[in-house]
Amino acid sequence: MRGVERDGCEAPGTEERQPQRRADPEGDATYAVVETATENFQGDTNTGTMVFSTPREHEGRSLRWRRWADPGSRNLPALPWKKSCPRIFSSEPASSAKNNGLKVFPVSRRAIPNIFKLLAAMKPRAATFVTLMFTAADLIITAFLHTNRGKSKTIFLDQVHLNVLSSTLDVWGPSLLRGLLLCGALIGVTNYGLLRQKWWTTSLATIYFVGAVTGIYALMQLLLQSGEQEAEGEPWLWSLLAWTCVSSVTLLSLWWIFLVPHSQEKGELNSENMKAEERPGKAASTNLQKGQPSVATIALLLSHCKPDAALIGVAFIFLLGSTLADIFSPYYAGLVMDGIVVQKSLDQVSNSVGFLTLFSVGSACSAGVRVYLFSSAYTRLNLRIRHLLFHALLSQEIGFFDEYQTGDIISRLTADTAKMSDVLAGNVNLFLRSAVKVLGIIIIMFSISWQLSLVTVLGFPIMLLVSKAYGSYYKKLAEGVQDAHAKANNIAVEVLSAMKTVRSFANEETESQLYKEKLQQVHILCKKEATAATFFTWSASFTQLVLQFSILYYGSHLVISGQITSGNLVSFIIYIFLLGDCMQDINSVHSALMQGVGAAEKVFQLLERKPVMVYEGTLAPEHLEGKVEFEHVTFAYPTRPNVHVLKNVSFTLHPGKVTALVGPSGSGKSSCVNILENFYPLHEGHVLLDGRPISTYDHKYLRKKVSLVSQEPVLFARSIRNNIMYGLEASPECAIVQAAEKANAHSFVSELPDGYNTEAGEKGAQLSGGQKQRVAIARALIRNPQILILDEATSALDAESEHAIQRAVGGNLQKHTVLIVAHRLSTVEKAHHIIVLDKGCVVQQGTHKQLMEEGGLYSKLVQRQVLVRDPGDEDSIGSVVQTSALQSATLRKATAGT
Ligand SMILES: Nc1ncnc2c1ncn2[C@@H]1O[C@H](COP(=O)(O)OP(=O)(O)OP(=O)(O)O)[C@@H](O)[C@H]1O
Repeated sequence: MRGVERDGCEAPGTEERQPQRRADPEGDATYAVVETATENFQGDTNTGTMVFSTPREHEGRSLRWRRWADPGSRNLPALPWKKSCPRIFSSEPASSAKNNGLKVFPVSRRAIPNIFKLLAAMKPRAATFVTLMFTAADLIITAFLHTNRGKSKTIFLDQVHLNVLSSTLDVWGPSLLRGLLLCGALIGVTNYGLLRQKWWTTSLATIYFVGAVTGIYALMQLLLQSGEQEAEGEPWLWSLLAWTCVSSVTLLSLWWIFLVPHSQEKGELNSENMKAEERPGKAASTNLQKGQPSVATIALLLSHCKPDAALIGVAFIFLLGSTLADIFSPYYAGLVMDGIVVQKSLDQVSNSVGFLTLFSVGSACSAGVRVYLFSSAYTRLNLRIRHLLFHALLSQEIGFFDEYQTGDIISRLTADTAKMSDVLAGNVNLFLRSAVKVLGIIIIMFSISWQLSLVTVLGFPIMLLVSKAYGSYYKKLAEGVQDAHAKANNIAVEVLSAMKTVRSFANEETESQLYKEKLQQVHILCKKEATAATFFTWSASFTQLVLQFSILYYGSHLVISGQITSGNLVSFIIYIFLLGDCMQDINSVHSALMQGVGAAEKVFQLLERKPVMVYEGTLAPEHLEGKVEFEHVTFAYPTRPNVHVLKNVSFTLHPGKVTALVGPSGSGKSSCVNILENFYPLHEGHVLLDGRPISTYDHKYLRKKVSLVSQEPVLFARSIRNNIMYGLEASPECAIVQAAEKANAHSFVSELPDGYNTEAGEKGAQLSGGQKQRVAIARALIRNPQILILDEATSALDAESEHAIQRAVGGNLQKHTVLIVAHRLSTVEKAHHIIVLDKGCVVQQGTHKQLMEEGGLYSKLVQRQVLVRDPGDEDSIGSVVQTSALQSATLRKATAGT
């Protein structure tokens, strides 16, 4: 199904029936429920189109229109109105909606077979009819089949001589129970409308349980009666068994049909989620949404194993070898037993012992090779996924890094990828082995005794139910634990990377406490996990115990009645224990896999995330003038899509000229730089480089031509040389030195013990603020960029260094475009052109002199900067001592100007 969004308008080309007006159950507004004619619908019958609308004005009142278009069903009942999602549903196909300028987006919905749709549309009256008919048919057919078995003639006699092997009443019981459950479902649907999500899960679990119990009961009867049933009664017995199965399946189907609209609601919810994702600036859709089924995640994971398919294939052959050897061992143990007790033949005993030894040795050898091969395959998988994830992270737009915390990302990259492959390495191996064993064991068990095997199989549905319930609960908890870990990580990363700030505010205790609180949240969730595991172990062990007792009791009966040998029973019992172990392994694998799947889902969400901004430009002209034009640029950061930090900004940067951007803090100067660097997508307007949109230039070409020295330059924990030539494949020593000289860095670097080989430390921590800035400037200058952007790049420099850099910028780079963002007037006043920004708008442009003469914000800024150095304010004096000379010069000029 596809959805389209449009404000306040109806879908064209659709017919309407008479609206049926109702009072809004949740508020004072009235609304209309309109059914849509379906004749106009084109396209797949399992797809439809939704047109959303905001509340509309109609006859002077606020009306909310709601239209449900479901091809094939005209009379769908009105869904409960939700204030939060005013919408119109229409039958307009997605393609025509697109042509009409509507926004189209996919809405996932399970395809519903038409027969089910028809039944779903019939409720509740028809559902009552169907339920009553089904219950009556169930009771009549059960009674008919049972009385025809020839053992009981009347219900009255049945009750008088109640016997579990023959009475009608005990087979009526499950039928009545089925009927009652369906009636309960009807009452729920009629009284409360659509069933809610939590009811759906609980109800389905109950129904599955009842279905399993009635099925088991019928099978038990068959087993108990199979030895004693008269020949002519058997077809009726088998029919009764078949009918019980059919009615159990019908029960499940009917229940599901009653809940079909629930899946439509799910579709609505999905569409809302999608709608939310479509918000401007919101992260692009990911192929994997949260809560995607584990099977899909495992399939995705397996698809990443393809490069190691050969390795895994060989490992699987060894797995089969060791497992088959394991499977046959108990069989030969039984033969040894028969050789001793029944045949009393030493030959049979020695043969069987020989095979037993052969299988055991084969199993041990294959197991060793299998473990090695699987481990190497999963180590390779881990490294591959890590690299892919890192690569995917690097291709994300800058807005992504504004939105997500580094700790979270690191958690995905390290802990989650490790958990994913560790859990898989240990558990997929175990799971495959156990699954193959279970299959083999079941085949052998059926070949030993089908009756005993049926008794064993009876316990499976219950075990599966328990494990399913536990699995989904555990998966939810595992996700929670990982989230809690990531939150704790965030705190640790943030605090440890800002240790100086923490120390200077003496906030160690508080941070430590905060981290402890986050760890406690992890602990609470882990406790819940442990409690769930305890209950699961109890229920699994109890079911197993009951099963083992039943096997022993029934097996002894079969041996005594001569249907199997004592050796068979011994083998069977060993197989039961083996099966129990395998089931336990599978269950432990299941919960561990859920953890791995939880981690994998998070990793894949990042891995599959499509960046909002893709660098697809290809332009790479040999000659670049370097003229930059901002044309009516309006911009908001993706994290705050509704706050426009630049509004209709237009200005030009000319080649060979130095342009300065000034303005109060938060006026949008750095935002202009970010846009010029093509870091964020624009909302409106264009940024042109030599007359062409900047986004059409090749990403690498642009980075060579446009160099940025940012407000807080970040150096990498590498040598100064490597930092200067960062991003360049190779640079001659003289170019490095030349760039360092221009940036006034050469003298201090030469004085360091290791010169250009000196390590800069993490984020340049082993250098002073000014030294860091100079290395960063050298890093920009070495590229000889056509456009140089200095965003407060000299704020930490002394007057002498700044002057040297200005000389380099103003002298050697005369043919280049230079954009300077600065607060310091000494930096700005020499610029050829000054652009003044205020609250995201350009308020003034001109030279220093022109702007001072003009008055306005610029001259106020100049005066304020001079006044802030009030001689009476000692702190201010202290903070500006290094620039006082320049400021007094500015003051003189400013006064002269005004
Ligand atoms: N990554 C971001 N996400 C959301 N909002 C942001 C982001 N960066 C900046 N802003 C907001 O955008 C506005 C303009 O910020 P910008 O950094 O461009 O101002 P500025 O003029 O460079 O300020 P300063 O002189 O203090 O550096 C501010 O209100 C700021 O809060």
